[in-house]
Amino acid sequence: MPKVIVYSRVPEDVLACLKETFEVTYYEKLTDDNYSEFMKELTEAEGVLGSGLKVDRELLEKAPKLSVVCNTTVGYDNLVLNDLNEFGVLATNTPEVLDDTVADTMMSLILATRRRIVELDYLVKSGDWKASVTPDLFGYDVHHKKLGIIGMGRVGQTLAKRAAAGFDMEILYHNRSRNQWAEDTYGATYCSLEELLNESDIVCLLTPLTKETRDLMGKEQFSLMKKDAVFVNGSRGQTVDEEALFHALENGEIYAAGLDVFREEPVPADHPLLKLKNVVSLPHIGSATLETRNKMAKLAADNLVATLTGKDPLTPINPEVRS
Ligand SMILES: NC(=O)C1=CN([C@@H]2O[C@H](COP(=O)(O)OP(=O)(O)OC[C@H]3O[C@@H](n4cnc5c(N)ncnc54)[C@H](OP(=O)(O)O)[C@@H]3O)[C@@H](O)[C@H]2O)C=CC1
Ligand SMILES: O=CC(=O)O
Repeated sequence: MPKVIVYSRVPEDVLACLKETFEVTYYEKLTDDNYSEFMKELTEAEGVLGSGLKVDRELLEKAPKLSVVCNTTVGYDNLVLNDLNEFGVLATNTPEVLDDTVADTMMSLILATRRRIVELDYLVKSGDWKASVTPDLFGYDVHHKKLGIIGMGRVGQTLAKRAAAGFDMEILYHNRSRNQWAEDTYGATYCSLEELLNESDIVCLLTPLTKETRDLMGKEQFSLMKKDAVFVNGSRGQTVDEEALFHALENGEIYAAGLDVFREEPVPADHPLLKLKNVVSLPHIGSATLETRNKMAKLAADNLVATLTGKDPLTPINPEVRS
């Protein structure tokens, strides 16, 4: 039986399925305590499955039998693809099964920031609700506003659907290439990044983390946004200059921010952004519902089984390594 390592939590039925085909070493998560044992197991493993492990030349040199890396995430910035290609290692990810759940999370951050939901929840619970709220506590509408989506891909489109159909919002988007389908289906308008930042009431960042998108949002970009606009980040923390975001929020250059991702995760409790009332922070839970996380684990497991039993993987990232 081929040896594989599962290094993130997967549901019991998925684990049981994998054990029918493989000799499985299972870690619910990698920690300082089990990392050296994991590295030892890696010398014999033909496949690994999980989320977040950095796979580069250094790791691949220690994994001579490895032929597949199955991410339980759609994002794959943890993989150095050139190195995987050079070592002939296939990678897979989990697209589509999480789109609705992540779009729901983005919508909840949009609503929470525009309508000050978390701040006002705190006001009620702390006993400070003494009279009808005055204009200083009013938020801004979401419906009929302009939503600017940077990264109109699978998740972006799913968010656009909610925004256009449910909230009568006008959709602007920015990609490197046009998304005709989103234009035809949701009436989305393509624009440059600068135009999008200038015009949107809500800016939602949903690109992958790449060399091009690292630090995409900095001082200059925040300065282009409207004073009453909110910024929502569902991509990766490294796409944003957090110091610039902090200053934009503190100086009233933008109204609020909803952040599912941070440069350092878990974000340190003393991070300046967490001190601001106009920041709604989440612990990277875009896809974190039981149903969706189970689907992601199942898809990753199906990819692992297919690849190591000579079939085609369902969702390969670098299929060219097999040809
Ligand atoms: N917070 C969370 O829990 C989650 C986060 N994510 C993040 O969201 C990302 C997107 O996921 P998904 O929608 O499935 O991916 P897709 O590949 O379907 O969409 C990505 C979009 O980003 C655009 N894009 C890529 N590079 C750039 C660039 N330099 N400038 C502008 N646009 C760019 C692409 O268009 P084009 O190629 O034309 O530029 C594409 O439309 C993931 O990679 C991940 O980082 C995803 C799921 C959950
Ligand atoms: O961040 C989550 C992902 O699936 O990518």
